[in-house]
Amino acid sequence: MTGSLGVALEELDLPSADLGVHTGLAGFGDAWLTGRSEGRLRYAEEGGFLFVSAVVPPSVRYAEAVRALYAELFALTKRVGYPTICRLWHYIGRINGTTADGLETYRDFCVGRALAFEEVGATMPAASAVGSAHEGVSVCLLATRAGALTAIENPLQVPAYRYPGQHGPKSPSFSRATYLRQDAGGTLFLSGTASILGHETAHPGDLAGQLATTFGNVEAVVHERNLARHGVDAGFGLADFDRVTAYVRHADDLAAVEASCRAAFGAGTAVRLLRADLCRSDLLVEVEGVIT
Ligand SMILES: C=C(O[C@@H]1C=C(C(=O)O)C=C[C@H]1O)C(=O)O
Repeated sequence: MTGSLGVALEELDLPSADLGVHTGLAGFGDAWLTGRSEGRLRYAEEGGFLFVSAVVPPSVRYAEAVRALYAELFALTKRVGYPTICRLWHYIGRINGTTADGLETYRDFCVGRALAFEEVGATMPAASAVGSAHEGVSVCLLATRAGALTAIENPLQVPAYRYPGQHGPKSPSFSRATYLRQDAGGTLFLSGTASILGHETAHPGDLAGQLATTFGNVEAVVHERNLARHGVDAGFGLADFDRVTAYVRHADDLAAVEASCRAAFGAGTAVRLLRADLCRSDLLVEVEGVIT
């Protein structure tokens, strides 16, 4: 299924897709073609940023393989001199399926990632984790060598890394956004954001309600007062987004989500829609984006 403004995630040949779309930073497409490989890690450097991708092959369980991959990713970013991880993207086959141990695949993924973060004590970067028609787990990472990174939380939501145990054995390791301050200016990377208030899904089964709550969460994250609470001297609204990607569970909802995103974000915001399953089976839509 092709979204009216983009291609369905399952049609993207990640990670070789247009990486500039994912990072919101132009130029990775060409750099990627001349990128390097180190074992299962493929990476490219462009404009002071490092983009890495790797794939965990299909398995009946993922926790240990994800933990090990993350350990490799942390080691690579330090070794090649890009220690500041700004943003991660995860594309998980059968994300709402179950592992051989009866755990939802997404929750099993979260176990492995959390263990890797516990080992290194790294700042929680912005992230997204959505379903993919490709089996296995694809991970894309954006890191930089310069600048100050601030992890941002949303006053309307419990930090994901503090979700209670009802959402899985280990909570998801990500922040709601990261703000990167560099000499050239600031960049805000917004994590996948959905209709979750506190730690509960709001408006299950109601697309319009989920869209309204999602946009409200995005506004709360990027608002001047929230950024100031995190020591960031900046403030934004929905119209300030350079690009957003909306992940939509049901193909039949693509047109309605496109219309809502066009109404909510600015005329200058590039909107991309992808059909994808989401981290909770009761979520219908989620939005991520970049403000530069
Ligand atoms: C939508 C949510 O989580 C999703 C899962 C994420 C992950 O596990 O990395 C990050 C953002 C979203 O794609 C949420 O918990 O609010």
